[in-house]
Amino acid sequence: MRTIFALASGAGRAAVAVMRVSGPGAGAVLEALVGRLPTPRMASLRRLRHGGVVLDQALVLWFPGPASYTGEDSAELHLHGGPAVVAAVADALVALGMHPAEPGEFTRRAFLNGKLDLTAAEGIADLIAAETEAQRRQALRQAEGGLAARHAEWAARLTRLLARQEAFIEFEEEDLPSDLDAQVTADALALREEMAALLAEAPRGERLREGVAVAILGAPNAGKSSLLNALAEREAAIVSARAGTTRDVVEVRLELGGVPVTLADTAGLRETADEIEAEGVRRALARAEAADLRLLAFASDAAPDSATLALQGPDAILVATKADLGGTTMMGALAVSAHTGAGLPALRAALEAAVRDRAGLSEAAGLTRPRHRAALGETVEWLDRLPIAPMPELRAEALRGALRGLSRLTGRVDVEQVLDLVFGEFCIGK
Ligand SMILES: Nc1nc2c(c(=O)[nH]1)N(C=O)[C@@H](CNc1ccc(C(=O)N[C@@H](CCC(=O)O)C(=O)O)cc1)CN2
Ligand SMILES: Nc1nc2c(ncn2[C@@H]2O[C@H](COP(=O)(O)OP(=O)(O)OP(=O)(O)O)[C@@H](O)[C@H]2O)c(=O)[nH]1
Repeated sequence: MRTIFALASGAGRAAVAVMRVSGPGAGAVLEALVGRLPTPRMASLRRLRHGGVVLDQALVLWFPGPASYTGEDSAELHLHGGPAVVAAVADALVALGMHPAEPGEFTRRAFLNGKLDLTAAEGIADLIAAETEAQRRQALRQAEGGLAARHAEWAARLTRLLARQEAFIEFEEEDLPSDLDAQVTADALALREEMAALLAEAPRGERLREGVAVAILGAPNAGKSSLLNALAEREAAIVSARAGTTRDVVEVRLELGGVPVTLADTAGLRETADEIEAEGVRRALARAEAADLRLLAFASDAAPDSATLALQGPDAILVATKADLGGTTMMGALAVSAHTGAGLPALRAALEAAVRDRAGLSEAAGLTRPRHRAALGETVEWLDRLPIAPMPELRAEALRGALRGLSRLTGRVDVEQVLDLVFGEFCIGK
């Protein structure tokens, strides 16, 4: 096993830079740099020396395995954060036989050493990427094993059910309760319901992780770009009196009620001979299709156009733009003026409520990635076969399939091991 190192803190100048080292050579390399090893897990101030040169005065930490983040012998060097200090220490580490780490390699090693499961590792990646408060909470819950705990409990229950089903097959002639077989199916279906409930919430967790997609749609000159700029509070999109100004999709990132939002301005919807504008309209309609929410803009001084009206639906919020021009406001539309700011707070509040409604803000650990949905979906599909499986052998097969689906989620394929454990407790006539 290689001993790896990487700068754990960001690149560039900083007050302090943290260099992490992990692997079997970590202790020897730390000794080579600082002399005798410091007390485990205690910060010590030491001079780092290499090739007769003092590289820095640093706080160093020694984490003998397995009580470390990776589970391996590890060390941390808290350096002065100048680029030359970091470069000199990196050169010394290479000279001492260390290898620069691949992206995610520390956490990969933690996973391989059983420190965390795949969902917790994903949670750590999400925690590092989290931009909003709600994302931080969701990621931390997952990094701390919220999902892993739920799946471990399900896996344990499935394993017990499988053991009972296998026992029914093995010991059919002996005096087992005659309804054991039916009871297994009933218990498994109860488990299936719990899984289906988590699965139903999955899109909300995924939206919080990725951001809710909102598209602004409307006729040319309806005031879409002005609306985007007003909501973003900056001049992100070009505003002009000429119809057909916006061609490509213009995106801004916002935070509404702790949820990240990607707000997209699109080309005005109309029939056009201009090839570039027509491509813009195609892109606008594709965005409308892909968006979680649609803001449909209708200018107060113009008749509602049919192309925009056609996009109405439960995920649409109607906005009557240019409210300062008077005119009639469409039924159910929020009147807004990007010029005076009138109606903007009400629109922002309506949008925030709709966004929060679509993103997972519950305190319980939920699914956050399509990968989770696929694995748990597979598990549920196996359990769906139970009541229609004609033979006990096929029911056992379905339970094994379900366990495999769950293990795909956590990345731990230890079905056989758990089975042994459970069979060990099972002493039917043996
Ligand atoms: N300086 C520093 N700060 C950091 C980290 C780090 O590696 N170094 N972390 C890195 O991401 C996070 C903290 N996560 C950590 C998780 C586990 C262990 C650890 O040593 N675990 C041992 C001992 C546990 C104990 O004593 O309670 C273990 O699991 O066996 C360390 C940090 C955030 N802050
Ligand atoms: N009076 C008034 N005029 C507005 C308002 N919002 C936008 N306008 C004007 O309407 C015209 C079109 O605005 P844009 O925001 O570029 O409209 P758009 O829908 O993005 O237009 P396209 O890119 O052509 O699809 C500009 O002249 C704006 O100044 C408003 O709230 N009040």
